[in-house]
Amino acid sequence: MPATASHLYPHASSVDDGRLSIGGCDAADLAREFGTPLYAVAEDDLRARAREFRAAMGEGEVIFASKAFPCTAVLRVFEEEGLSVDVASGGELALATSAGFSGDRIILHGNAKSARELEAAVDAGARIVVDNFDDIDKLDALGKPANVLIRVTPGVVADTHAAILTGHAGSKFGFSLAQAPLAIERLTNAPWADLHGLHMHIGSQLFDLEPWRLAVEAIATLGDFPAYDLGGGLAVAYTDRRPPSVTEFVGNMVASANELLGTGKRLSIEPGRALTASAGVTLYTVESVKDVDLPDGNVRFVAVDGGMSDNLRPMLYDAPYQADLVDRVGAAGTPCTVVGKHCESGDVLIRETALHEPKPGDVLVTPVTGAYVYAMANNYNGVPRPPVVFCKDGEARLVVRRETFEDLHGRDV
Ligand SMILES: Cc1ncc(COP(=O)(O)O)c(C=O)c1O
Ligand SMILES: N[C@@H](CCCC[NH3+])C(=O)O
Repeated sequence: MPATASHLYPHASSVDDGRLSIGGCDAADLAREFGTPLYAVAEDDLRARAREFRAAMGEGEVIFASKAFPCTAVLRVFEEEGLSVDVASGGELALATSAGFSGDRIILHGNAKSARELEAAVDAGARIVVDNFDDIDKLDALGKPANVLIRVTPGVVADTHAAILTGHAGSKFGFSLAQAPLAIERLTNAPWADLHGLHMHIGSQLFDLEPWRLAVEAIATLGDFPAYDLGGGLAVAYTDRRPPSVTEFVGNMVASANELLGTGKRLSIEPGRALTASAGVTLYTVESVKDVDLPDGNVRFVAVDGGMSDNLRPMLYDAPYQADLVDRVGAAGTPCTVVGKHCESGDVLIRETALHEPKPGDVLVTPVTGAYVYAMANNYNGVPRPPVVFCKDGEARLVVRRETFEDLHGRDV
């Protein structure tokens, strides 16, 4: 069986005589120095992706959806690269502010914003994406000048996992096309509101722009606005299925927006996954290898020192991952099931991947874990969350430390 395809690894990575390096840092050395599980990020890939998006958007704004990788070091890189940031809670707002984003480059989302979150965002000078009539009531009560956009649910179904669809009729996000005119009227007449335009986001991990185009057609019926935030969603490759390039995808978005909404608009997009996913890998140590004989064949469980506490995506979305052993990349392997250490049979990171004679002590890598992985990590079974290490030009820099056992009970009173 072939080993993991090289297109899944960061651009700033290499394999020399079967040994993997990330950002010039030998992966086995990273595991030794920082321990495992470990999130290793090729900083150059983050910057390169940010530049690709900015070039493709031209005059338009690129807003990083911080939920994809909400840590200070990642936010600082994107702040330096001239991106704006989308935050979905008071916590993400605080993180963005402390990472150095000025208010005019912050956009607050959310279908259940509290009055406090709204006030903090307004005070910071952030734009507010108004999601529902309760948002309007809360901002009315606050009465402070606010820049707002209206989130519209265009009623289209994108081709992605149901859990990450957001623009269909029946979505919990935004105003329906029927409700939007009343929201527009209320915000146009509210003395505190400066209504810039409309926002839409139809879902995540999108390969195809056709449903998105239908969504733009739908919001175009709501009137003519100076600004449109067209959402994120560009897919990344987790398998052999490859998405369009940033240049192609964003180029098509801009062309469609110009055609359907008119030229001269202030356009924004909100990528998360496509900015960070392929920059990151996770390193694990293999702890046990178990062969189980079943009537329809043998299953080899390769159990690692992490699992659903550091990557929930396989459990939530059946997300497919692949793996390699960091010192035998490219070596022909046999089918293995990679499982975690948690007390759940569903703690399966990879149903089937080919590994070359895995044994305890080996360091195993799963690529494409730079988006929605660190973000959704948890402490199930008392497992401390892994550190994040930036790798660049052969230098490894710890940017988030590993949690300690003390951290696990640090909030207990
Ligand atoms: C409002 C909003 N904007 C942007 C994004 C980023 O999406 P993606 O990471 O797929 O680019 C999301 C997540 O789906 C979102 O909910
Ligand atoms: N957490 C999801 C993406 C959510 C998108 C946010 N609206 C994933 O890992 O695919």
